[in-house]
Amino acid sequence: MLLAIDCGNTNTVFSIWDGEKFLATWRTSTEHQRTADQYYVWISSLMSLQKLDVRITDVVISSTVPRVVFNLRVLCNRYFDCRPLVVGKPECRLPVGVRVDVGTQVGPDRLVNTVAGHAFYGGDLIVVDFGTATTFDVVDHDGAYIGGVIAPGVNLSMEALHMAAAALPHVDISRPDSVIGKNTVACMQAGVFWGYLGLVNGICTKIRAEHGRPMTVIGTGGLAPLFASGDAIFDEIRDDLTMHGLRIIHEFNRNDE
Ligand SMILES: Nc1ncnc2c1ncn2[C@@H]1O[C@H](COP(=O)(O)OP(=O)(O)OP(=O)(O)O)[C@@H](O)[C@H]1O
Ligand SMILES: CC(C)(CO)[C@@H](O)C(=O)NCCC(=O)O
Ligand SMILES: [K+]
Repeated sequence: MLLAIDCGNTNTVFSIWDGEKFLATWRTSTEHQRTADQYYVWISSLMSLQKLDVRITDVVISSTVPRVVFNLRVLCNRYFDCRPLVVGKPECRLPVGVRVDVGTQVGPDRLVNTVAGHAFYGGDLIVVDFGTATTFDVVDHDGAYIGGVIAPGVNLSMEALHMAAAALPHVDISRPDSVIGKNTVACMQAGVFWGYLGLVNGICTKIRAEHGRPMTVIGTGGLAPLFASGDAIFDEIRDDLTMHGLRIIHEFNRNDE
């Protein structure tokens, strides 16, 4: 059984793949101090709560936080008796090309999204991932990652307003009906929601023009559905894109051995 781990700057998601489907998915905050033993207590109790009596034999990891990989490796060695495949490490091969400036360390989450995007939707894609940052990954006709855009994440932008301005409260993002806010919270929500929708649409339009071929836009990450309700900016929404990318990369490396 394969355990796929996606470590973002805010949250870490664990998912178990049985060869055909994901049996369970669990989320925890990303903390580099967490030890292998702590991870194991957490995951093994969730497995028994869901009566998942399976043996993990393989692990694949994508981490945008390099420091957490150490303890995850210990988790794999100590409790699952395996060496994890870590995306971005030289020993982990990718089924797609990467055409960027020499020396660029592309975020592994973006490579994983590219692989899954290509597997599900072919080529000439824009994958928009709403995580800590909002990333746009441009996938060429042959599936290669050829660059993209990194913008501040939605929750980060909201939090920055609150942190920097004494009179602005902590507000959760939501879709306001009007753009003219009649109170502080409504004004902030309008700024972030409609501002962000403009950002996503504007960037996709510019990418399309620069790429010069028709492109499919795929939305993923926790907030993708919220923005999809604004205007039809996405052709597809897939919240499990990263997890599928991880298991596809794992399959590719296993077949390649
Ligand atoms: N309406 C909403 N308002 C605020 N947050 C939301 C809403 N809907 C979903 N989310 C958030 O989206 C997040 C899930 O997004 P995702 O896993 O893509 O990114 P993340 O965990 O925030 O970032 P990263 O992957 O970079 O760690 C959850 O933390 C959830 O709190
Ligand atoms: C942009 C983030 C933070 C998004 O998770 C991650 O992909 C990352 O740390 N990337 C490294 C820089 C790059 O992708 O070019
Ligand atoms: K993510």
